[in-house]
Amino acid sequence: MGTAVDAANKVVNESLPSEKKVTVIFVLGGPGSGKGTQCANIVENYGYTHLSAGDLLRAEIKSGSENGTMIQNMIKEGKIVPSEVTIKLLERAIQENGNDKFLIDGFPRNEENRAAFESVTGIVPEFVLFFDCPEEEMERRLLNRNQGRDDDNIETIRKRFNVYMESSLPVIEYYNAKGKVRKINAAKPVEEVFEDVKAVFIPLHEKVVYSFGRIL
Ligand SMILES: Nc1ncnc2c1ncn2[C@@H]1O[C@H](COP(=O)(O)OP(=O)(O)O)[C@@H](O)[C@H]1O
Ligand SMILES: Nc1ccn([C@@H]2O[C@H](COP(=O)(O)OP(=O)(O)O)[C@@H](O)[C@H]2O)c(=O)n1
Ligand SMILES: [Mg+2]
Repeated sequence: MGTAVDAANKVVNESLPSEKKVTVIFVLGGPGSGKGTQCANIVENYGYTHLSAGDLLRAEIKSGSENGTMIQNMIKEGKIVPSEVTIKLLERAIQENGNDKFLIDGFPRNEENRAAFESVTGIVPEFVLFFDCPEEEMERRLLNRNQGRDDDNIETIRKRFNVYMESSLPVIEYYNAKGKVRKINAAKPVEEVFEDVKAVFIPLHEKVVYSFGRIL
């Protein structure tokens, strides 16, 4: 027989939302490699929800949050915002969304991002989709992006490339050593890159019909 306290705890526990079980794919690659562009294609075809860490940080600046000025300064300098800020935004976006499949774009960008996300959320990515692109091509794309971003100028772009080489590539290496990286040649036209992306996603989503032990 349980006590009254046990009974009360049971009521509380049952009214709390249970831990949401989610599938996460990290989408990584240098600035301008085409992460956002290809995520839009994946969303359209495979029903994932796209969460761009950069977009969430820019929305946080616009919302007038107390961290806004700090985030704005770091983005202008091409620096990586402290993990606790970015992870809170990602966690909130995951919890608020009805979907259970997410593309997390532009995160983790350094070892601190990676380790903190894993320990705070307990989420381990299914795999890492890595867009590999030469720096000259990424630079060309960023200088032509025309989205009015204050980090798409040559001075900040150079800083972002340095941060990518020093801090982000080691994260990709970390997952590569675990066999979790799906590397895509991103130095091709958008449609051709997407053909290669599809080759990664099709096996995950095709419906296989079995009949009497045979695949139809
Ligand atoms: N395969 C591609 N070839 C040429 N331009 C591209 C390609 N993919 C994306 N772009 C363009 O390059 C710019 C950067 O792409 P974006 O998807 O924003 O990259 P990221 O999110 O990795 O910074 C955008 O203007 C986009 O339209
Ligand atoms: N995990 C992340 C992702 C982005 N950012 C910041 O946001 C900026 C823009 O990120 P982004 O992903 O939108 O940039 P792109 O790679 O899409 O060009 C980065 O240069 C960082 O300053 C961050 O601090 N931490
Ligand atoms: Mg982007």
